[in-house]
Amino acid sequence: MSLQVDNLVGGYSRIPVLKDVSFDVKDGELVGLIGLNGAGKSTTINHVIGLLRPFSGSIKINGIAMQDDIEEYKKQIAYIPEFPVLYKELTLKEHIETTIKAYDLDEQAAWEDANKMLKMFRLENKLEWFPVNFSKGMRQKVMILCAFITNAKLFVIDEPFLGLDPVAVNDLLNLIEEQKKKGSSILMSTHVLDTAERFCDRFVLIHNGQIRTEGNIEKLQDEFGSKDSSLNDIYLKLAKEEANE
Ligand SMILES: Nc1ncnc2c1ncn2[C@@H]1O[C@H](COP(=O)(O)OP(=O)(O)OP(=O)(O)O)[C@@H](O)[C@H]1O
Repeated sequence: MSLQVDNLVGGYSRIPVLKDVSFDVKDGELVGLIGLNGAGKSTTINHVIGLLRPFSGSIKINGIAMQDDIEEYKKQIAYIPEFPVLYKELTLKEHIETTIKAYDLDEQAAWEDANKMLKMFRLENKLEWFPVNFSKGMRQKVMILCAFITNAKLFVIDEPFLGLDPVAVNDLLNLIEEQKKKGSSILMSTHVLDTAERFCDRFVLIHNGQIRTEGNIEKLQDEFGSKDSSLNDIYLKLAKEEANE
């Protein structure tokens, strides 16, 4: 079991945003974290990556909680934020070197992976460039590359599809697929429901800081729609029901 979240109560101040949130992401699984604006997706992610401390409940990655061993816990995670955060004084090459050091990676193997991705993302001639010279999509690609050279067990990806061109989206989905085959787990939040429906193994639907439901598309269709309902149909139906309550 890769990621196990149990009865998580948490948020930013004393009033909890997340109220008793429990879900898991198994080995080799891509789970979509889906919810309206303000539902609690980023807050959940901030707890999983260790930026926020739970008020109560627990978060474990392969049985290790952050309070057991913070370094070991964090090494198991590669995080790709919605808005890329790069070091403005470091070149692309130095970003890769920093990741290799931080995750204690085998240099040769990591550079082999990096070179493949540099070529795929058409960044191979830009190793000496600084972030200021990159477009938003290029910055996102640097973050994706740095995440996917690690040997993380859990990839946490916050809304990856909005700034990437269709070729890059396809490349990212291929990288995710490769990691799944290696047994890594991926938790991904997104509003792009048609892509999520095609690629996620399972969905966790969050609403007002609580898990509304979880399951694969067949389970959600059984519970909330018909066998032809798309994830988008199901989501809109649930959102309308909540609004009428
Ligand atoms: N830094 C913060 N301090 C206090 N409250 C916050 C902070 N960030 C988010 N919140 C609150 O937490 C709740 C959940 O927000 P969160 O960012 O987790 O939503 P989200 O599902 O990621 O939304 P979106 O789809 O808009 O990104 C909201 O009510 C929001 O106002």
